[in-house]
Amino acid sequence: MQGIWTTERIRAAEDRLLAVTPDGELMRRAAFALAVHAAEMLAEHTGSVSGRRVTLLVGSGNNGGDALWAGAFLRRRNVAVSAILLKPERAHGPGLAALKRSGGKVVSLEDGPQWIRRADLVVDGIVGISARGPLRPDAAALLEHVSAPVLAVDLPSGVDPDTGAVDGPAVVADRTVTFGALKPVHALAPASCGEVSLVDIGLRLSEPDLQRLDTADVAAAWPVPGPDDDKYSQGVVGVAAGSATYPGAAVLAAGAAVRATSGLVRYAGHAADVVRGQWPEVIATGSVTDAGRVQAWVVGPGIGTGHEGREVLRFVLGRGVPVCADADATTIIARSPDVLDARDPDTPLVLTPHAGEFERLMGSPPGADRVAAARAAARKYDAVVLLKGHCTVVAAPDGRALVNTPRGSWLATAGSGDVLSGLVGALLAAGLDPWLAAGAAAHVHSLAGSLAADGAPTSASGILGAIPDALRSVRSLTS
Ligand SMILES: NC(=O)C1=CN([C@@H]2O[C@H](COP(=O)(O)OP(=O)(O)OC[C@H]3O[C@@H](n4cnc5c(N)ncnc54)[C@H](OP(=O)(O)O)[C@@H]3O)[C@@H](O)[C@H]2O)[C@@H](O)CC1
Ligand SMILES: [K+]
Repeated sequence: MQGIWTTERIRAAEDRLLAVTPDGELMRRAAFALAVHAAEMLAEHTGSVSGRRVTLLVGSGNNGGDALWAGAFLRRRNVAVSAILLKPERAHGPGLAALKRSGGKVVSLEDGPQWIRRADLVVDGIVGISARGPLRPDAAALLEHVSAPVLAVDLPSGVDPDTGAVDGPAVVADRTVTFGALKPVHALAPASCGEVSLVDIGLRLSEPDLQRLDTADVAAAWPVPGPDDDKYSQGVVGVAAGSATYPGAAVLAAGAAVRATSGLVRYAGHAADVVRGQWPEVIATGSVTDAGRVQAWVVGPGIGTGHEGREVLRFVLGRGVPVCADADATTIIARSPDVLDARDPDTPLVLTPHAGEFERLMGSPPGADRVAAARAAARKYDAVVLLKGHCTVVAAPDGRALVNTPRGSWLATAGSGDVLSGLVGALLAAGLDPWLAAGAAAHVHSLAGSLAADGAPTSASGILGAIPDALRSVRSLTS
């Protein structure tokens, strides 16, 4: 697991470390790493380092100080460094002095645009973990002139460090070099951060606020049959999805469950014939009441939100096994919360809302702080909540939260959620902790999406088809 800490926790840890570290030492460690990355980017983009031009955007705090010190280090490699000070009177004193001593140039805010346009690399030291609200207008105005690659110091300015939300103009970095620990912005705003490199400056932190699953975590969690396993011991998952008119959701959810593990898949609903035709290995029946025993249910995609859907949901919630309630099931729960009375409170429930379903469940949209929103919903429903979005957030009622950072946006396609719910259900049936099941499913789902897309639009069937490749890739990295 990769730990992610809020800026409040990072600041407290930095204060503890600063108290036992010689003055300026932490900043020099941070700045030296920045300079190494800047040189690497110059070499990558221009073929050389010496003689290239770097322009620093320098705010009034230590983030700007990092940039100024990095500029001084780059001067040693004969880089032409210019610094635009957003607040000259409050620029970091020792950093500014070091840059001037090294032969770096300080340019006025008015002249800034031409220096930005001439740069081979722009270093964003406008603001770091003390950022509040949208970028100030003078900083925002400078960004309009940036066309060179951008290296962000600690985080891309203009993006909220704790939520990843962007409100107005913001830096879009090619690379972000961050210090001590990952902050939420790095997991929640991948498109603004670019490639993220974490530099150890000696920070010591306890339990993270947020986590991200490593491929190794997913590989370790994913059920793999042993010699003594059979189709039952791997978990039997029931899928209550789709309708005679709209069988697609059933085919996708059941298919994903088939591909996720080697356990057995039962299907119950009006699309039984179509599901059987597509997936002969699925045991399909017309109703949940005669589906037979399962270790977990997936319920909701395409079942409708009327009386029948409600009764199906009530039935599966009363079976005493984990349930993944998706799509129409979340809408039913939002409109008729009494269906949850059927649930044994000790059996896990996973809700998988997108933003619209979340609003129905909670009465307001997720808002900028999607982690807090998912946590609140998890507490309210005493359920694991997988909040879909570009970055999927999974929160448990006990407060654990993880983020799945995708590699692209190809997953946003019709039926993609049905595939995800099948994956979650199969992992629940295999007995995984529901929070980990949802997180691991989201990880493999997004990996399958990017493998299927490979740079061009894909479909839910494409994502489904790429699940074996995604699982092979996850497992190969650790075997
Ligand atoms: N501590 C350490 O050990 C280490 C810290 N390190 C580095 O320090 C960074 C944190 O530095 P920091 O706390 O000095 O503040 P920082 O983020 O630079 O903000 C400066 C000022 O910007 C302003 N401002 C606020 N919002 C704004 C906005 N939206 N748009 C524009 N301006 C805005 C606001 O000033 P105001 O104008 O409100 O008076 C604020 O005070 C951290 O990210 C890392 O890079 C590393 O060197 C490692 C060691
Ligand atoms: K920055």
